[in-house]
Amino acid sequence: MSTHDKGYQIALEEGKKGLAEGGIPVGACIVGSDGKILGRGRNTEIQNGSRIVHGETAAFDSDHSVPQSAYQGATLYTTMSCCPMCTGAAIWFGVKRVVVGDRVNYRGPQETLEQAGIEVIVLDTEECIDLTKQLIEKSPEKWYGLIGDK
Ligand SMILES: Nc1ccnc(=O)[nH]1
Repeated sequence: MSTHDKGYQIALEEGKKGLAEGGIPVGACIVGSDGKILGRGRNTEIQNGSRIVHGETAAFDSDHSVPQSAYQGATLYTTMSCCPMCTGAAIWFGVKRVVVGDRVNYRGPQETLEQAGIEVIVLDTEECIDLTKQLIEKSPEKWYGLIGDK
């Protein structure tokens, strides 16, 4: 699992789109156990006035032609450590692994994933960490209103 993975690249792309849209810059991508891309998405809390569309939940909900069973054993790539809600989604859909781009700006309940038997790989890459740093510099109120104070 590395920054060369297609899933990582797509998650990062989604995160960058989110930043360009003025949103919380978190992107995600789900890759099936056979390597197929099963979903992708980004946080649109600000763009759509949503409270629950995080990068990860957007990715799970992005392609309704994917049978729910396909998520079993999949890998979830996310540019940011999973929050409690998305930790629940990862457990619910049965992914086997979560690859995290940034655990520096936010750290969710990683142990809950691990206790559920999900492997967590933390990459802490400069580019994912920087996405959130850019948001905090430009619009601190967005970050502290939604995630930064959690
Ligand atoms: N891991 C995440 C934290 C906060 N918001 C998101 O969309 N994703």
